[in-house]
Amino acid sequence: MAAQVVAASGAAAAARPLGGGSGADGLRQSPRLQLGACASRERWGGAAAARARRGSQAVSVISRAPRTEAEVLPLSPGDDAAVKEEANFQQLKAIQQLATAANGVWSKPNVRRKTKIVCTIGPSTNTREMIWKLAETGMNVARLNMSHGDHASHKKVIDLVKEYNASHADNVIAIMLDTKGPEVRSGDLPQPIFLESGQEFTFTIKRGVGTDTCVSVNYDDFVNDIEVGDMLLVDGGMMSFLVKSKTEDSVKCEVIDGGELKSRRHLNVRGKSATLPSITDKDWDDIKFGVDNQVDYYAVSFVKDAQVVHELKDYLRSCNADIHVIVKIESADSIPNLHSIITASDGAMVARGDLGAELPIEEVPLLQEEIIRMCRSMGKAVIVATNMLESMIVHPTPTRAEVSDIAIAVREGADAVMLSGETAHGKFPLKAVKVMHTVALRTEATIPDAETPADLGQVFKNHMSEMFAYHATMMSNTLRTSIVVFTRTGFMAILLSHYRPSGTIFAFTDEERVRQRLALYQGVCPVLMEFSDDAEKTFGDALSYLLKHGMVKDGEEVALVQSGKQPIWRSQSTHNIQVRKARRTSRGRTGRRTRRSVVGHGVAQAAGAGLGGDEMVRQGGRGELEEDGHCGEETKDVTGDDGFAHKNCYGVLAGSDLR
Ligand SMILES: Nc1ncnc2c1ncn2[C@@H]1O[C@H](COP(=O)(O)OP(=O)(O)OP(=O)(O)O)[C@@H](O)[C@H]1O
Ligand SMILES: CC(=O)C(=O)O
Repeated sequence: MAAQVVAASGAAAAARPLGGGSGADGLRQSPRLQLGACASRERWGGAAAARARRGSQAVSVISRAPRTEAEVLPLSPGDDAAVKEEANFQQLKAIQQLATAANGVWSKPNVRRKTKIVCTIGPSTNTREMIWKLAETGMNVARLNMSHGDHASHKKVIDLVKEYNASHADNVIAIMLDTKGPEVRSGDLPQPIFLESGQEFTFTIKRGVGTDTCVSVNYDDFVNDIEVGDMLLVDGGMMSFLVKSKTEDSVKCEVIDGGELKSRRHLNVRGKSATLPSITDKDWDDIKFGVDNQVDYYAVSFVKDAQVVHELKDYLRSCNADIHVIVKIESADSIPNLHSIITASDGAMVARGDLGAELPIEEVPLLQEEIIRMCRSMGKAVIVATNMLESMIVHPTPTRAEVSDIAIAVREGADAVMLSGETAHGKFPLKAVKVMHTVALRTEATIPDAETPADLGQVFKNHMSEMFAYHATMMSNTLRTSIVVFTRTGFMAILLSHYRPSGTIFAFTDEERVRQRLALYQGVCPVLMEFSDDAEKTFGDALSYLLKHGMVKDGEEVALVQSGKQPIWRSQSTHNIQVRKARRTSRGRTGRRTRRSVVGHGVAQAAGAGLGGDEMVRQGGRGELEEDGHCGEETKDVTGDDGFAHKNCYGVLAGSDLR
């Protein structure tokens, strides 16, 4: 099968055929791929290593997940799950109170996990029963590792996840396809061999060798890229080999750390990236599979520069595929290009396994912090991956260090934390998700609300939607409310997530694709809902939904945001923030409630009623807001300049588009 890839520039702009080799052979550098624009042509050489070292010195550090009934408190009386959840909550609360004298730790508006959980699906979890259980335990994103399995087995998982999503209005799982990338692996062995420290061992590019003293490598340039004195690592450092000499087709090594060598093991050279293109023939084939099956994300392995991201995005545009691109930072060569790579992408994964093999291991936590910081400052999603609960592959309980590792990623502000072998082939996949959920939830409860949300830099100053996301965050943090947002593209919900408000972001969308995608973002609870032409009806329906599902309590206030790139009901491009009280009424609809209202053009204005004007100005403030002095506590219908009646609104900030 052939398809066209539109390359970004230069010679590589020629159409690129897809398909072809898969499996280990997909790694062979075909002449076609060597011409591609996607590959940094750096060798596993000194220059790359030096750049990586420089990059890592410049680096400083930082990081966050799921859903469901399990996170929503309290639920409606009579609901068993709610009763259990309430009991759990009370227990946790009691533990917490015993453990610390600090006040207010549990005083968040919603005891709902914000940091999302990515689960790799493999032999332990690829059944309908296990996908359902993982979803109910806390999985938010299902990861398909294209290094393993075939298209038929991955399609089965995709179909199961979509079936789950279709049958669960109150929970959603995103699908992430992780490319194999230019992995360098040793070849097949008839049986595992045991290598002693100090003995000699040879790697060869000759095919089909697998003896006690020599094994094949699936990468033709292996010998060219490697130098005498290099340290070769197997499985990220489980075994290591010092390169002593090389011939035209073989590399002779001394075993430094011995052990059992099995078939098809991962090989890295410390400090160097392979000269292979980031997207191999097999990857293009898998990417097309992702387009055909409408996955939500690609996690692209071994990205070294931004060019490959542009090339993939051009291809996705050419086939009208709305799939977001997460770059995996795991290659030594990627470090000097971090800024441009992340700028080109929709998010990044700190792929600590290969990162800690290509670079000195002590750089990993520093890079984790730096990558999270960079993604946060640029408004991109960020995932921390690998070894998070490694011991739970075989044990039912984690090490304390693993628990701390999750807590650190959550505190650093990651959107998501990831499980690999723990859920793919581990003995305790559900326990691992539970531990991750509990640790994330507990850690989040101790993170103080930011007095001021992080500034997204220049962007903030230029765009109305950024300004409204900022002020909605300020307002919801101050009033301790959740945020309700309506979005057709996901843009406004993602923007709000980047400001990390302390309350949950309930993101209502009428697009299932958007609902699925938003499952990755920190603090976002996506909900699929038809939008009515009548904005007020839609707002009422949204609040009714939240009340019905126990996501807000009767009488609770929420901050409702109307902004974003494309107006839904915003006449004259007016943006606004309203504070509303969700009320159950005998008609089952949300009722009328006290209101404060203000609308305006050009600059945001605020009505201070009920909050006290000064406070409202301070919340929304930054000196541009004007108090209009409305102080009524009683319900009044007010028509704003966006043309609809703010019947249920209690406070409104509004502004028209400055763009
Ligand atoms: N779809 C799958 N089919 C079969 N096995 C899988 C699948 N996905 C993952 N696994 C198994 O789970 C293990 C851990 O998954 P992970 O995604 O961490 O793989 P990995 O990082 O490529 O690890 P490795 O380098 O050992 O292959 C894999 O090594 C593999 O044994
Ligand atoms: C996730 C992954 O690919 C790594 O940690 O290397």
